[in-house]
Amino acid sequence: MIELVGLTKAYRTRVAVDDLTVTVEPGRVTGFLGPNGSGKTTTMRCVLGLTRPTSGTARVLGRPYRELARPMRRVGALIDPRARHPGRTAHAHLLALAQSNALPPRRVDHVIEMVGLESVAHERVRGFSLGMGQRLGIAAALLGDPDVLLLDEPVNGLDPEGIRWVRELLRDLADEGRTVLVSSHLMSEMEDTADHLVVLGRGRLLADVPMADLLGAHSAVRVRSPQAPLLASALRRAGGIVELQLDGSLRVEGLDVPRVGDVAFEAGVRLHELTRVTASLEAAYLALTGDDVEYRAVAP
Ligand SMILES: Nc1ncnc2c1ncn2[C@@H]1O[C@H](COP(=O)(O)OP(=O)(O)OP(=O)(O)O)[C@@H](O)[C@H]1O
Repeated sequence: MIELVGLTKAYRTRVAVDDLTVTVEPGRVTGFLGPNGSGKTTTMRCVLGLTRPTSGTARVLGRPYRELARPMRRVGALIDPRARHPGRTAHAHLLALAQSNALPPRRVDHVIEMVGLESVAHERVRGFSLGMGQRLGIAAALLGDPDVLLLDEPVNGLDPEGIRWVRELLRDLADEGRTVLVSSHLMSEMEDTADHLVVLGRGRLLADVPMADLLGAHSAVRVRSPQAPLLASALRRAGGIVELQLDGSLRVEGLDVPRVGDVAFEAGVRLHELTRVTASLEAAYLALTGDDVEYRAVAP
């Protein structure tokens, strides 16, 4: 479990994390989302004792990270995959980590196999591709067989097979009762991976919700009728927010499927389609973070 209470990190010119209170529970994959610069990495760094908060606390497994005995056995992290000696081989890098953390050397071969780097284990990491580097970073995070995992953009640079592997790995780790906090900008990937979401915007908490609730809150009803204008008026009178779509259907928010059917029946309107449309995570995320995006491209 990771517990943040009033966590705040202010730099000279900006507040990176702003009064963040959230608990990341074990046994599920928690997706950590937010626009560029919203404070995700800074939060993870505070949890790992790499950045000192300005105020508030970050505890992992009930203690500040720095007070954990044998921290690599308790907490594994992928924060900056470039943080390693480029002249070392993958195997030597992991062995050095194992030795300095009193972990059994046999874990090195085990995690190399887990992440699929056997064929390059004895090559220098300076020649590694982005994806191979990510795999090595994940191997290092898993080295201590930890209860808690913090992974900052683990699928960055991975090929589709690698992305699927990470998804299955995180699922398995959560099913074993571990705490898994993972950030990503790949919404479709996150939708398939996470059970729960923590969303930041400009350092503040925007949402701490089960995935299903967030998607449910942004779902709508699609209804099609040869008498669309009549139906739209009836639905608006019943309290729905109705939008005419380009394909002639109506998108209705605020009324569920049975209610839309009843309203149509009461208005004597024929229906040709009545469907619940679940929002994609991308749509729900964009609706949630719309006002909190700091860096936005403008059309040329
Ligand atoms: N050492 C630092 N000194 C000054 N400002 C910093 C420092 N580290 C981070 N920041 C600022 O804090 C804010 C939050 O950055 P952070 O890297 O935590 O965001 P993020 O959500 O991880 O972003 P991204 O999705 O782009 O990785 C940014 O505006 C960043 O410029």
